[in-house]
Amino acid sequence: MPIPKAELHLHIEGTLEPELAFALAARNGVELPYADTGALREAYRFEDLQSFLNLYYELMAVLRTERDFDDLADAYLARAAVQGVRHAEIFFDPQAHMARGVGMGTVVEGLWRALGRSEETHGVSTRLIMCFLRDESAESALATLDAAKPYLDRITGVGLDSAEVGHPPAKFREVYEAAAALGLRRVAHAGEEGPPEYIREALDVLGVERIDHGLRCMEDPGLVERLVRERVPLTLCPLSNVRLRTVDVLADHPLPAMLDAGLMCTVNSDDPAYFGGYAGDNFDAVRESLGLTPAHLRTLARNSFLAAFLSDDEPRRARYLAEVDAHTPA
Ligand code: HPA
Ligand SMILES: [Zn+2]
Repeated sequence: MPIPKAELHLHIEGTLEPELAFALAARNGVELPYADTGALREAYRFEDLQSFLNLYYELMAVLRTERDFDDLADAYLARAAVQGVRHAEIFFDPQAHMARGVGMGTVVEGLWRALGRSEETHGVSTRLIMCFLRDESAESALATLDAAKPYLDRITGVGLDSAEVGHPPAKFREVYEAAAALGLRRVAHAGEEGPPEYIREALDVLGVERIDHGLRCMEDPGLVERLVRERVPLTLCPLSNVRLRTVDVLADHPLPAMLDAGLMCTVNSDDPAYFGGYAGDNFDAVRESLGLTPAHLRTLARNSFLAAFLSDDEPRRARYLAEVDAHTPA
């Protein structure tokens, strides 16, 4: 049995496996510029974040109906469950769909079909986090928040993703203030490719409760000290960092140093269909390549539940933490 864990950094569009992409393309009459799944997998060689994002946005063309989003999320939840995920906080990118004429309602209701039955079918509890694309304008983010208003009972929080460098968190001050006023939780990608300063800004200007990635905090000892002191959770994605060449090889990943520094690290999959593994695969990879001990893995698993947006259901959080404590490594 894999160790129980929460997944806190997962883009649902990044769970689109080539087989499902081709099946949805056929169902919706969408032509993909790849001969077959093998040719598509060949394209999964990335230089950096942008080269990945180009393919990520291109393949979304196959997602058109509520049923497509249901199928996508259901396939992810099934895979996650097998790898020990008990709770998943799932990002989605509405602007990327609305730009293609697919409405907010189609996306949210479609995802909700799968999320709403996930506990029963997969034993996985879920939350939905709506991300703003930081390479789009602040006005577009505000319009997106407005479009989400009929669906706020299904959305727990907001996040910030897409191309980081040149798009500092402060650009989105207004929309984060509006989101906070609506009672939404706040997270943001920062310090994946962008500088440590973006992490400070996400905390100070956007008021985020977790930092997605946050890897580059290690360049700034004062920032590390603050993140430790304030127990700010970092949602790290080790296999993503290797595939997007933020680190050269997994053996060079700073996760052990980050744990030693006392940072509240979690391990997540980001875009598992593209980066070579789901949450459990990321746990396995860091255990093997970084020599993490069972105690380290237990800390990572406990952190994931402590950092989860479960304050509306503390008994559940307590149950999940007890499952971690009761888990015996294989
Ligand atoms: O890893 C990522 N970083 C930023 N934006 C993203 N959107 C999907 N995946 C990512
Ligand atoms: Zn991400």
